[in-house]
Amino acid sequence: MKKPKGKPDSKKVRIMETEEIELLNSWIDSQKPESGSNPLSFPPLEKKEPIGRVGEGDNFSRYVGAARFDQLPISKRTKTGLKAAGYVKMTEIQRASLPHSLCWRDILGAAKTGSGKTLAFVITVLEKLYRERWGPEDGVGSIIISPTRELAHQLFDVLKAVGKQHNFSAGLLIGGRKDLDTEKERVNELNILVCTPGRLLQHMDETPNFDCSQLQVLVLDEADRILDVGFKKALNAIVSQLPKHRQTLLFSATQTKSVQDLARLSLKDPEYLSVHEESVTATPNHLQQTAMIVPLDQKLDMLWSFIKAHLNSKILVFLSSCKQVKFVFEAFKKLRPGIPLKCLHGRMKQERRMGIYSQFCEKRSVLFSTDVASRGLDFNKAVDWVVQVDCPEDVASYIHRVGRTARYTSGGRSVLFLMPSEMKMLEKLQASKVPVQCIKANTKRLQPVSGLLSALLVKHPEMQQLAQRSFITYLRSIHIQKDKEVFDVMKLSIDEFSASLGLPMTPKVRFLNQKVKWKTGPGKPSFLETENFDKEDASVILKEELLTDDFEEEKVDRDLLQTKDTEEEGKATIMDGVMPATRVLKKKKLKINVHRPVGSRVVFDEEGNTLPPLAMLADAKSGNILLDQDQKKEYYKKLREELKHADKEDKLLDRQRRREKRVKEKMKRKKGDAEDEEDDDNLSGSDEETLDQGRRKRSKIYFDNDSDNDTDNDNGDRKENRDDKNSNTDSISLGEQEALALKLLNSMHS
Ligand SMILES: Nc1ncnc2c1ncn2[C@@H]1O[C@H](COP(=O)(O)OP(=O)(O)OP(=O)(O)O)[C@@H](O)[C@H]1O
Repeated sequence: MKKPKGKPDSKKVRIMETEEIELLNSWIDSQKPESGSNPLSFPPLEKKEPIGRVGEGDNFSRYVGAARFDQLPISKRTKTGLKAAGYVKMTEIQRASLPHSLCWRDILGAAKTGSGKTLAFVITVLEKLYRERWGPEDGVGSIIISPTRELAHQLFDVLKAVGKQHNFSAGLLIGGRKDLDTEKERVNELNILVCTPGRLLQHMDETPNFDCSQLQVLVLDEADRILDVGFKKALNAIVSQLPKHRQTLLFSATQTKSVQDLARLSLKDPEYLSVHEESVTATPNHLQQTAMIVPLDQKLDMLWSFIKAHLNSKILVFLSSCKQVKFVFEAFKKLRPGIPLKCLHGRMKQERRMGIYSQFCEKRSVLFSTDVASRGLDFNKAVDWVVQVDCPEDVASYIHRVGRTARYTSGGRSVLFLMPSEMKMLEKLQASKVPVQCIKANTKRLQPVSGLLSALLVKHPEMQQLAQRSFITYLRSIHIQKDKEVFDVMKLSIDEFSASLGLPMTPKVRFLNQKVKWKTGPGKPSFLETENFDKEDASVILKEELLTDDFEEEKVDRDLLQTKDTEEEGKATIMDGVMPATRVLKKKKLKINVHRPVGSRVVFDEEGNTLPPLAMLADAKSGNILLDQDQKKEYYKKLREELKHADKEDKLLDRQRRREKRVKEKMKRKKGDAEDEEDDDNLSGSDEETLDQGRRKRSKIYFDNDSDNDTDNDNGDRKENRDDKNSNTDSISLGEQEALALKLLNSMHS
């Protein structure tokens, strides 16, 4: 059967491809750069220089120093894809890395944000598989790992565009997608996987026959991020499943130089290509960077004023936690600044996240975000401003955040709000070749928003909770920062901060424990007073509480959750000694002690079991019985009885004492009566009457007192008191009374 006209014969195509591959291999082999050389130091190739085979035999053109993609020894298919996507000239990182990576060397590539690192590895991946004649039946040939879903999506788009002419099957494997089962069915047919670490690991654990044993190229984009502690265990588990014989490409604007990291990945004599190392600045040249001193309680005023002054811009705002993003977004949305507002954070559903990301690519608006948007993202139409309301955790984080603007050849501006206590960050940035200019805020143009927020919180009570949580998570985020030179929670004026969010009262800061007292005074700045404050302790508490929140987030965001402290993950149990193929890490405890009532103190016994409050005190007496409900009841019953007995004993003794006293008085009186009779003749009638009354009165008090006591007693006591009265009326002797009391006591104890 004849093939339809226009479509080349597949056999012919195969032959042409084979010839092309042979030529490419020979070309690369004959012209490959010296290992360790920097292709940028070669003079750029002239436009009109011959490309490929030059004359007869195995003479090929030089490709080290190529300035355009079409001067490279790459396939026609890739060249066509590049041209169609508008890529003609190479950027520096592309010129430096491609000559090495095309001869299958491992690469450690570092270049400023927005400088085109993506193409550097995408081209290598496509060429490797092409030259290896990779087909659908060969399975997974390349894995590209990204730290976030949005970035994975973006990389996938670039791969699709540039690899359009190739026949490879590629898949995007990211968390939060519902079609996991379909993914599982198809993943083994895919040649190129673009994924986040969590989802890849999930497939390695759960997908039957998932096979990466033939892997040719492994790429880590934002490599320093993927290699840091947050992804450590996941990455170790992934790498343990991959063949050692492969090409590995690591790219980032802030590259790792840790030998340990490289050892984990078994890199073989990697080429370290840091193209902007000699550059005067570590950030893009077209980026204008400023910093402003903004006290904590004025941050929202400043942000609000900034937004109102830039209503025609595309602004990316970074805050340090999801809760802050939520609060500021919801509050500002209700206040209608006059520009569309959006928010992006790890707790959002995946579809919404992608929707927001795409919308922000298209329109002028303000996007409030956590660091989920700080790395790699290339928002289609340039971002005009990056505003860092909260200070980034370190210089690398700053570089990635501001790198969302001024990409490739476009310009951009950034502003960093620094609290007076965070000024050290400015020094650190300047020492790391980040040219930030510190400017004074124009307070005259400041539009205070805290009053509006207070009114808003009254009108929308649900906003109060958001504000409170925003307040607390911010303090937590400061408290757990490693760099104590920059971040000091003790220096924050929390009452003012709370008021600036519109809160009527300063929320309790539980995570700081009672060991820390917040202190404010009129005219004085607020500060934290420490009382035996152990920072280590507090940070442990804090970390746990923070993890609690983060793991809620993790449920939604499997990838993000792994960016958090994975030391906890190490505590994961391996059920019955059975471990999934790669799973070094188990799902973390989602909540820490969720049943603990707020503000209660948790006591642990020696084996780590939690005990009810004050149980330790009771436990000293009772052994371990408080842990058993039945034994506990029995124990309390016995205690009640013992107390009842003790009560009776006390009353009897008291009565006994009073009786002795009465008898003494009686004796005294009798003696006195005799003397009185002697004096009677000398007294007036009235006096006699008084004395007689007094005598009667005394005797009355004597009995009334006893009966008064009886009213407080139970029935049994009353009977005893009746006997007692009788005995008194019978005027028994003191000795007899004592004997009687003793008898009663003994009978009670028996
Ligand atoms: N050779 C090129 N010609 C024209 N545009 C390019 C070229 N290479 C990259 N770009 C464009 O430059 C922008 C930044 O590229 P890319 O996202 O690869 O940067 P990056 O170095 O990976 O940045 P980051 O460090 O932030 O991840 C993109 O819009 C991309 O399309």
